[in-house]
Amino acid sequence: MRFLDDRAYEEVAGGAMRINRDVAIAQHVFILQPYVKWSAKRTTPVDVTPDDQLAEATALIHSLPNWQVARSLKVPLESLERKTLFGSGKIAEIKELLAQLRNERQVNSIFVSKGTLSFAQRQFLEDEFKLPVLDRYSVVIQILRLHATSAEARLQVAMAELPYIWSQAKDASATQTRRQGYSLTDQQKEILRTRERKLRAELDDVRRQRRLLRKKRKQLNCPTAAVVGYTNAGKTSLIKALTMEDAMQPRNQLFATLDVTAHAGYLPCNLQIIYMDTVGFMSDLPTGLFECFVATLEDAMLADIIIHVQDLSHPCHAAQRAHVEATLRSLAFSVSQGNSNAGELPPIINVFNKCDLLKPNAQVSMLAEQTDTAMCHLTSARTHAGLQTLLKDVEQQILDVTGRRKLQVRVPSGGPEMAWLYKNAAVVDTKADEQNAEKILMRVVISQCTLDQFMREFC
Ligand SMILES: Nc1nc2c(ncn2[C@@H]2O[C@H](COP(=O)(O)OP(=O)(O)OP(=O)(O)O)[C@@H](O)[C@H]2O)c(=O)[nH]1
Ligand SMILES: [Mg+2]
Repeated sequence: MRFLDDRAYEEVAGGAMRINRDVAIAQHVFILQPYVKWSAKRTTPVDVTPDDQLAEATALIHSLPNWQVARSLKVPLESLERKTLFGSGKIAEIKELLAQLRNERQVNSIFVSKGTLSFAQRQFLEDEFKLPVLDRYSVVIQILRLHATSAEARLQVAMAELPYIWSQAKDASATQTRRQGYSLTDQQKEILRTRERKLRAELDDVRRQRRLLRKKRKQLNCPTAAVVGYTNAGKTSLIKALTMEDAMQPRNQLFATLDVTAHAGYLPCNLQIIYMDTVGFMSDLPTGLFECFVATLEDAMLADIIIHVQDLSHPCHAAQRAHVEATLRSLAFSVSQGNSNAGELPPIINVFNKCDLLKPNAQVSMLAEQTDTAMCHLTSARTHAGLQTLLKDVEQQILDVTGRRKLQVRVPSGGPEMAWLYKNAAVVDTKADEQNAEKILMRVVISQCTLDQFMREFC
């Protein structure tokens, strides 16, 4: 893994992405939020307003320590593809604002909140504004670099950087590169190729281990629920509330969780369940970025059920939900290719979280809107509202999907049958048998296969 810290690579990457490893340096960012005025050319859903987009851009900047928003501006455009991005009048207006800002306080970079800027767009804007210009890709990469702690997450982030660097270099035409000085030398290209080869080999290794772990989990026969959703919806918080696992750390930052981690909890019937915490989704992420994390979501696709956590207090929660659902469907398809159940998703339980932030009558109308959805729950990971009913639903789904049943069995009190059931099934409760003092009534949750084993052993 030492190859990840490679100075020669950092130079190439820094040139393309305008970022460096030293995120501790304070940044005062001027956010420009371009949006397309006419609906025909819009790529964002109609219920996502430019203000919503700007709020997300601001949240991205605030996810980096020491990064502050010096000023922000929404810029209506006819299209996002123009070579200069903005018209000359707008450029002049922004320059004026920048001059004012420089007088009042610091500003040392510009964040154009668009998936990726072409090489030409970025060069043009940097020449005009005389400041480094970042796009969403480079800001998200910066956050991911900071939040990636496990080996797998670090490898994935490193991998996510490469397509961007290549695309920037490809964008740069021969005349531009001569004039503006950005092109990859053969040596730099070799640095990128070698890094990619090493990353692929390491990631293959990590994924082999992940598959092994998954197999082991399956052998343990413990039911699993994958917790998925948009970034900052409250996935980690919900799992923490359901498992009482103190070590988990929810954070008010985008892309706080970058690893798929497993957390054990208990259902009301005492059956153990594993919750898988996953990487959050975000719309308008350039291709190449999210794909690198898709492999970690494979586990989610193979879980017994999916819990889709949504931030009900977010103005764009409906668009976020549609985005997550569409991505899940396409993921399910790619994961199960070649299988007979191609494209089939595990049952999904919708969780409308952060309901504590809504007024009670707003909650009711929100829920009424969702009547088409069979399984949905209003919850608050903060106040724990709605968690008991959610758990009951999770239990029901798990029992259905995994073919487990609740049964009452009469066994000798203190006998080997009792010990066997405690070891191999989930014991809901026990009570004395009023008709026979030597027997005990046990309510258990058990799969058909375990029940068959029990019968073979004791009947
Ligand atoms: N008011 C309120 N805040 C919540 C609730 N659930 C989570 N939060 C807050 O929302 C923020 C994000 O929570 P996380 O649990 O880290 O969200 P996440 O979905 O895991 O986010 P990523 O890991 O970035 O994908 C934190 O500041 C939480 O304290 C809730 O029910 N009510
Ligand atoms: Mg999280």
